[in-house]
Amino acid sequence: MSAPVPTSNGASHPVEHAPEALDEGIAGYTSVEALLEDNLPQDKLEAEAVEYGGFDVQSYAFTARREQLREPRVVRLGLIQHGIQVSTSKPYAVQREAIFTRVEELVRMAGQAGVNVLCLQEAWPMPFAFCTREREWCEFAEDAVTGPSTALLSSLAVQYRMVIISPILERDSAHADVIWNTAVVIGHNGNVIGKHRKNHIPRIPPFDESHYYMEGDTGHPVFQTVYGRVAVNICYGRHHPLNWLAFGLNGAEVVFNPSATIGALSEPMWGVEARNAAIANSYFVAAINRVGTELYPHAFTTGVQGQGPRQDMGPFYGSSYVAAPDASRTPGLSRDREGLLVVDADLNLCQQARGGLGVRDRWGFQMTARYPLYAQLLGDFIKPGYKPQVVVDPTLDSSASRKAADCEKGR
Ligand SMILES: NC(=O)NCCC(=O)O
Repeated sequence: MSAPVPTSNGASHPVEHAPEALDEGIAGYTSVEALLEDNLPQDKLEAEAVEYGGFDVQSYAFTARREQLREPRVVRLGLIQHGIQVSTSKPYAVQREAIFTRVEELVRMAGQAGVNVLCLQEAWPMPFAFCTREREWCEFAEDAVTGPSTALLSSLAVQYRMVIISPILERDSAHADVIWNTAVVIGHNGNVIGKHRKNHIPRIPPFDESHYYMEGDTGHPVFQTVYGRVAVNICYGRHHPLNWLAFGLNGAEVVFNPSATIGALSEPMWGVEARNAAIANSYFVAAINRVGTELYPHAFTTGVQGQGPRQDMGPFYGSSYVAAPDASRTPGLSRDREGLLVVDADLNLCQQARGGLGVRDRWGFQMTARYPLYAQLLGDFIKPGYKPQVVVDPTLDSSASRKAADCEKGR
């Protein structure tokens, strides 16, 4: 399963793991930032990116401790970030064909690199034009099983024995042609294993996706594939810790987060959320974002305060990366160039971080999780008449204590 990944120097780059020893300082540096500045200059990171046919290929490897009773379970993950290929004013068939051609090139590169499980970005076969609120873009919606993107990727999945996660705009013809934001999971035999529909839909400017589709109705499925158990948390779902938790409770070992997001809104959170989810849930997270600025044919109002009508949302910032359960992560792909990230992940690391029953099982987050406590709280919270558990400082002046008491009574 672990053929060498083609890189400039023929080797994949090992990822630094969290230190195991007691704190021995940080090599004389006063902060992590100072250490990084001196030791990870930008030109070194860029030197690791190899360019093939106008896109970057980067590769890394997460290792786990060698166990006595289990063999390593190394799975090669692939993440693809790309842009639209031609003007959004061109006929839809031309736009889609151009994206298909480019993505096929990238998928073939992943196949040749020996990728086992590959994931594309959110709504990959189309411009992310939901911000326009124009109905015409619905034409890109397609059937999850018989649609053109599944046909293309199924044939590539068989050829490279690859599991491919394909996030698309789905039209459900069996249910009155309703549209969903869906990830189709295609098995290594080219079969559709199943699909997951986006659970949390942004109702925020400038995304406004709720004009097109509702919150998903597929729960938190985990797909048992030949390479391991995978799940998909689509874009805005990454802001919801319980969404991440649910995939973990169902046994996910790798959760993919195909996204379409812009710098002005989310870039400060990008490096934190997927990484935190990987730590808290003891699984790998692969976060993928598209690149480039998409100019739509007609100006639209974004709802962003102070912003007049415009034809774009600002650039999607790429930066796709993988985070591991031991708090390590890969560097990200470029902010503005298309790319393929290839990452070897030993899935034994999930259990090594999880558990809590032996010296190898390091953190025991699941064992110490107190699920009944939270189940009780959530069960109470969703009922009308819920009283927040607030204890008022009796020394507060009367107006403050009246306010707190009102709040407690739900007034
Ligand atoms: N596609 C999507 O859900 N975008 C919302 C913005 C974000 O979550 O960063």
